[in-house]
Amino acid sequence: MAGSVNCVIHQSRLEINGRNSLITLTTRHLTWEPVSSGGLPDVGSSAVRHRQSQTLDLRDVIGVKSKECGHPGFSESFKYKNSIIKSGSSYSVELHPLHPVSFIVYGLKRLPSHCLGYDTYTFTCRDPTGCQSWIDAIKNVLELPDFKRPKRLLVFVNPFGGKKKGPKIYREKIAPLFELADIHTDIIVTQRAGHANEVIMNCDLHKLDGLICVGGDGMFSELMNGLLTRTMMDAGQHVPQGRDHIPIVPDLRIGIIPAGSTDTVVYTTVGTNDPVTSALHIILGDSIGIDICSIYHKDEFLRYSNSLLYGYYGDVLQDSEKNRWMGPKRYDWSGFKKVMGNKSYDGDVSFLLSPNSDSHPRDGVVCYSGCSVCGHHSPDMVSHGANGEGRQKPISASKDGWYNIRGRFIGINSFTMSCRCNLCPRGPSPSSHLGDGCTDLMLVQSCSRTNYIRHLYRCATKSSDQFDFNFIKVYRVKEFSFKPLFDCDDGEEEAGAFSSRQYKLKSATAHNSVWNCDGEVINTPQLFVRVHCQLIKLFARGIEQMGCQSEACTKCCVSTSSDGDKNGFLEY
Ligand SMILES: Nc1ncnc2c1ncn2[C@@H]1O[C@H](COP(=O)(O)OP(=O)(O)OP(=O)(O)O)[C@@H](O)[C@H]1O
Repeated sequence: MAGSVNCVIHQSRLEINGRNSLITLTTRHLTWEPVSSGGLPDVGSSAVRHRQSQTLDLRDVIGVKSKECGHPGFSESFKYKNSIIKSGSSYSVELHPLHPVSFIVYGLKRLPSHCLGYDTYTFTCRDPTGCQSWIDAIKNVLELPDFKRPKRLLVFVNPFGGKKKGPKIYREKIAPLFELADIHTDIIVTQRAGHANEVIMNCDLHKLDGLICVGGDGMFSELMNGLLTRTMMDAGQHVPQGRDHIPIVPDLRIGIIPAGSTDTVVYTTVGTNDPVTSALHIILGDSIGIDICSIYHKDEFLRYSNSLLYGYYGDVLQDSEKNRWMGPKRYDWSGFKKVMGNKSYDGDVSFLLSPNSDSHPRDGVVCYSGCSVCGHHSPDMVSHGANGEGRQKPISASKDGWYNIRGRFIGINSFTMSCRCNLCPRGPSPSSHLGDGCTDLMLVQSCSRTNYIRHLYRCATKSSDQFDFNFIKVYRVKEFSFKPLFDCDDGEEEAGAFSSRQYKLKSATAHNSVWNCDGEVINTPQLFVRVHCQLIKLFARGIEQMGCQSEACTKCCVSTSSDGDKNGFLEY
């Protein structure tokens, strides 16, 4: 919007709140100020008038519609209707226009805890033609390319995600908002895992402005993988790719309406898992680039992901899959069992540090909307092989800049974002950035059960630094690889002379964990991972920094409007 000229599009006298007002629509704002019945600005100093005038930034306008339903005097007919009202002993006849003369503008409203809602502003015109021309004028401005608002979306609804409320959430809360914003939607209720991916591979993406999933992190991962693969195919690139492939940033943005079990991506990019808030970010055309990792087993490309967890979290996921019937509670139950088991796994971790030596997982810099760290990066900046030792130098690097740690680990966790969720409000890596082209690699070395519980407790409670234990090391890296000590794929026998492959397989299964890749199990422990800067664009703007920095704030983080009803619905 910065470059566009703010010129007047439409101006007339209307009534708002029973007061005559002069309404002005420009390419950026909708403004109204009281005027006298003669059409002149209301008496009083210009300072008073200025105080009484109100301005809506059009970037915060969700939609506009005529006020028809439930308004006395309006009906579907095209002519004026007579209604007979008994007034005392005599009868009087009132004439009501049957075309609407009022229109409602829906403006964004900030609510506590990063939630969004809306206020409504009702304007009354003199005649239906004037009303329609105002509605058309506002809609036309909102369609200008500067606003980057989606007009056509393909929506995938997972009926089995989370508490299975996806279809209901979409039908009751989201569809009416998309309709209000004049967004055309094609809706697919997924029939099976992989269904969304099949559709993305075969449909005409050129007609669309975005893909939406109503579900959890698993659904987002399916859309993201499908979109990236399709984009490569459309560009004529061979799929699957070799280890050095550079994926192409898709034009389409992905939106997530949270209806899953953990909803980590939404929490981390929006700040809440409120479906209406996510829908409003989509409608307003918000956009943010997030880093994505490509994952390989040896030279074979496996998939794209944004979080990758081996050991404890891999075991929890694998165990929880047996108890899907428990819903989101399955993670608590499996988490408890695996903590009690306190297993750890042998292996080699190698990694290439971030080239930005000023940025570190423990530097306390949280990635908020407009983050300056992410602002220095863009999808075009490819910098493999750089070596930014700085403050996070772990041990001496080999000549090619790679570091290596061999040990026994409870967890090897890679977070390309802070991965906030209900259970872990700041996320397991609170200072991880959405778009800096790096992932935070957290190595949890073997420790007592009590110490590991202390670490998990700190993650969950925001009490103190969850990395401040001598068994935890955390690095900001661009690439890393892991090789278990027991690897049944290996030609060379590292763990002893096992001759039978079957015996090796059994032994590897007993000694190795699995990867939890965005909530999906990857059974091959040996992986190579590379981060791609801001590879996927989401309909989000990052978490907005509130004045008081408190998640629980209900004072400064609340909209200044005080007379809205409990739905955040305020009518003037
Ligand atoms: N109709 C379906 N039946 C079975 N599985 C499905 C269906 N539709 C989608 N899926 C799969 O379900 C998986 C999980 O879905 P989703 O992420 O929405 O919920 P969740 O696992 O409960 O939430 P989270 O990932 O946030 O923990 C996805 O990988 C998706 O491929």
